[in-house]
Amino acid sequence: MKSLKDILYGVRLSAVTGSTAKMVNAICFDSRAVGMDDVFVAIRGTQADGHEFIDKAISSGANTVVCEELPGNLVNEVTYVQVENTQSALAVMAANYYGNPSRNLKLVGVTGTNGKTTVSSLLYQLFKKAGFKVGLISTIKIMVDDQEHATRHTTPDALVINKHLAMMNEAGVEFCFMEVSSHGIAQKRTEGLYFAGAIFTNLSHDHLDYHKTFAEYRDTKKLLFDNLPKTAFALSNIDDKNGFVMLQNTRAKKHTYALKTYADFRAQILENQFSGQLLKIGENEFWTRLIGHFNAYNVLAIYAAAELLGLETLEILRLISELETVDGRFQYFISDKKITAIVDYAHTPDALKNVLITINALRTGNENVITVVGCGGDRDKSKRPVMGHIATELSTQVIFTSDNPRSEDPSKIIEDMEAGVEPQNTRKVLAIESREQAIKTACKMASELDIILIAGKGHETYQETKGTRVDFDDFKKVRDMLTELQK
Ligand SMILES: CC(=O)N[C@H]1[C@@H](OP(=O)(O)OP(=O)(O)OC[C@H]2O[C@@H](n3ccc(=O)[nH]c3=O)[C@H](O)[C@@H]2O)O[C@H](CO)[C@@H](O)[C@@H]1O[C@H](C)C(=O)N[C@@H](C)C(=O)N[C@H](CCC(=O)O)C(=O)O
Ligand SMILES: Nc1ncnc2c1ncn2[C@@H]1O[C@H](COP(=O)(O)OP(=O)(O)OP(=O)(O)O)[C@@H](O)[C@H]1O
Ligand SMILES: N[C@H](CCC[C@H](N)C(=O)O)C(=O)O
Ligand SMILES: [Mg+2]
Repeated sequence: MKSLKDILYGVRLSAVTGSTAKMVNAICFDSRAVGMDDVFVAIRGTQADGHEFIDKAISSGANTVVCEELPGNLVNEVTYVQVENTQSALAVMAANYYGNPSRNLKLVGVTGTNGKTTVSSLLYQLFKKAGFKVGLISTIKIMVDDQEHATRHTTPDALVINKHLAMMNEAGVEFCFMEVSSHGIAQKRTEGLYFAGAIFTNLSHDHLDYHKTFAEYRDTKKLLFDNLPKTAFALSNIDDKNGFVMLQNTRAKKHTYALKTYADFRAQILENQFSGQLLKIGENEFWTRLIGHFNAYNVLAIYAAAELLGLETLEILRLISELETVDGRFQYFISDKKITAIVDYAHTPDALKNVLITINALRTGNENVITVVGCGGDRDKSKRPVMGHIATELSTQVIFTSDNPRSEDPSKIIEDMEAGVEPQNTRKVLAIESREQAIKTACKMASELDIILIAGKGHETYQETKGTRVDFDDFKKVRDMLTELQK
């Protein structure tokens, strides 16, 4: 049990009815999970309004309610805490509940449309190799040093974040790298956290269903920088046209990185091939296994962050050359018949374009590029025709298929993608709803030296349709099928 008064420390209160001198068990924002003596936080969401479940939460045992609007009937013995924004209150309360664990380690947030998982996972790997105990909060997994925990979000809710940060404190973790998604910022999941630094990768088209306009999406990302403490560093990619925007209103110490323009941290690509690329930072040349122009940005970002966190230049470069690629990010397999299959998490127009440009640049002759791609259901519909357009412009053959259809009809999603295909490219397109069949067809179509790109689901090991998740792993599927076809 914890003291309610302590949990409310630093929460901006509008009014309190009842006593705060009481003990509470847990904090909960879902009435269906409330237990005896819990605090129920009522949140207005996208589907429901938590205020409607206050009675249910009380009947399940809540002794405290945190809300934006007081209910008509107040129950004796229950404490009602009124605040302006319950999501902000939840973030501060969650941090207090777990003893403000972000203050006991160096927490670095990574934001941007693409590259968050890559940059945070590589920083985790690099600091592990440097001998530290390290934490990671990412789309793929949460790591409490060597201990792996599953996650369903890129940036989990404030309770999950702080719970894991507290476990990291317990394990003696010194650095934690976490992805900060725009949904996470908009829903204040990260508000109670104390950041030692933040990194901006880039900004391009995504989530315009949720944020409505690009400006709103950009300004949401910017909030991570606006709220940094003075002691933190703010590291931004200024080759991106919004790179300086992120730094505009931050109190943190500003640093920039770029490949194309003058910046505090600069890199040059000297060579790029399938096995890796040769980069130059300052006077030092080094190899990295991560290929493609976009990965040069990711590598430069981790180099700069590692310097800002106090590691030695030569040690950083040595460790970068040892880094493994991240699961589902340009993960490839070459079959005995010399067909290359690449699985990549490109699920935005910019990512898909970057990956296909990288693949085309690595072609040495007339190899075909066969792309298998879909778009997620219940997500930004406006990116579908754009991705359809990019896939067909930059590939020899394209198979449109299902990603995670969620509640939508997969054939409608494919139609949305087809709407972006130029007339001269329609002959390149096949539509196969079943992802398994789509991958199988690509494998059958490929001949020696051809390249198959399977985009959109990367590391995901499931496919979500109408609320159910069925096991599905792009990399395993394509590897097994290519191996089978060779027999
Ligand atoms: C659109 C969105 O982000 N939704 C998130 C949001 O849910 P919501 O606003 O829809 O909640 P709601 O269903 O309207 O309910 C409102 C409140 O009433 C409560 N409630 C509801 C029903 C009930 O009986 N009792 C009750 O108390 C709910 O617990 C909630 O507190 O808050 C929930 C709790 O934190 C999240 O789990 C949920 O994520 C959904 C599942 C989701 O898919 N989110 C994705 C889009 C997301 O967040 N993605 C980003 C990454 C994106 C990227 O960068 O590419 C991420 O960080 O993962
Ligand atoms: N710096 C970058 N710039 C542009 N594209 C990138 C960059 N890094 C990675 N990508 C592309 O974007 C895809 C997703 O990368 P990653 O998973 O690192 O992004 P993310 O920001 O974590 O995505 P999410 O929002 O889903 O968490 C990669 O598979 C690759 O195709
Ligand atoms: N973080 C992203 C991941 C998209 C991955 C793609 N496979 C999909 O399911 O749409 C989102 O939730 O929008
Ligand atoms: Mg991610």
